[in-house]
Amino acid sequence: MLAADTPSALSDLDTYREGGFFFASPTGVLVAEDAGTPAPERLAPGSVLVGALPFRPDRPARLTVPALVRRGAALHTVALPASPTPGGRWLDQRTDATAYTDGVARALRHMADGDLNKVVLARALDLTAAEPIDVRQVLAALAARDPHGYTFATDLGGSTLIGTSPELLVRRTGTAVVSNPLAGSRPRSTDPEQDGRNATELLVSTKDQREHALVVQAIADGLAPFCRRLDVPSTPELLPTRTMWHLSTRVTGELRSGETTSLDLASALHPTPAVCGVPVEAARSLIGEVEPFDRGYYTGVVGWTDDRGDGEWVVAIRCGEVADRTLRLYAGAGVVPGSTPAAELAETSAKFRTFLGALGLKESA
Ligand SMILES: C=C(O[C@H]1C=CC=C(C(=O)O)[C@@H]1O)C(=O)O
Repeated sequence: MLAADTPSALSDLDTYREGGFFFASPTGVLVAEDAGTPAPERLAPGSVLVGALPFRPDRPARLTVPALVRRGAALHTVALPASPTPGGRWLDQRTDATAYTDGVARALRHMADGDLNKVVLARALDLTAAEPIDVRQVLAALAARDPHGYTFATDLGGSTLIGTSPELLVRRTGTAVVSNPLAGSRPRSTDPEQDGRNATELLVSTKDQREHALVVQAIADGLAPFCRRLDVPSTPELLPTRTMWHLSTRVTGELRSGETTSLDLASALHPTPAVCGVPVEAARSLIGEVEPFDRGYYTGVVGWTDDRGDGEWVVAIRCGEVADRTLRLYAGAGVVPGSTPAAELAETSAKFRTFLGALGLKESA
């Protein structure tokens, strides 16, 4: 059931409890205090389905219908505390950079053989804290650093997926549909001139344009059967986050049928080549062979759908999984012909900074 709108985002953040669900988007905040009951076939009037889909289709979805859902104002429209940094000491940081560059080199050989056009390869970074990690504090820090992003926390049963994604997989409002695929990246720089050069370099890079175009094509192909009108801009724009520049294309459409829910659309689009690759099966199998960890819900989908079918689902990136004193962060980069292992490694290090910065950790990964 839905509760009345709450007046401030601070109180929305305050109502989140570990084990529940939090989702902030540029259009509003949705908080569920308990994990709820498993998702039924059809939602009762006034109820909302929340949760996450995994990266791999053979893993279980974690979707529930909470007893009570609160909705509040978008974080960028209200006063938030200035970037609070979660307390606590971090004891350990581990990642395997060589395994990653070896994996990229292997992907490039597959591309040279003509088996693959694109694959997104990821790294995990394991952090251990001296005390149990305060998920609410981490969530508040992520939200305060990027009030325009999609900040989320969702229960995985014994752990929490938490992050701040820049990438909207799909939003449905009535028959209006929006998807905002991102692919192609450069780091932000604190030096304004360097920052501008990074942005320009990204915009004119043919390698990044190709990497981006594959995602836009997959989104257009995935939405087309559901839409009577689809508008796909022919050239990408730059989208800045606090830590990264991305190539971005905002795809809009109008559904043929009001029966198609936002979760139907998210399921049809997932996994896009922003997280998996082209062809999908070849990319997914290379990811399974090369990455020395299970992605779980990283590069899955997180969001909500209401009883009318409206909702928002984002690509689960710039995120990590918290369990007690451990936090596993993930970052991936799209590999296409023209990629180099060193540049993709550097890109994943830059992406880790989104989360590390919120924790007050400056170390490069
Ligand atoms: C897979 C990730 O980012 C994706 C989304 C935007 C840009 C990407 C890129 O340029 O490679 C990735 O496809 C990640 O952040 O872990």
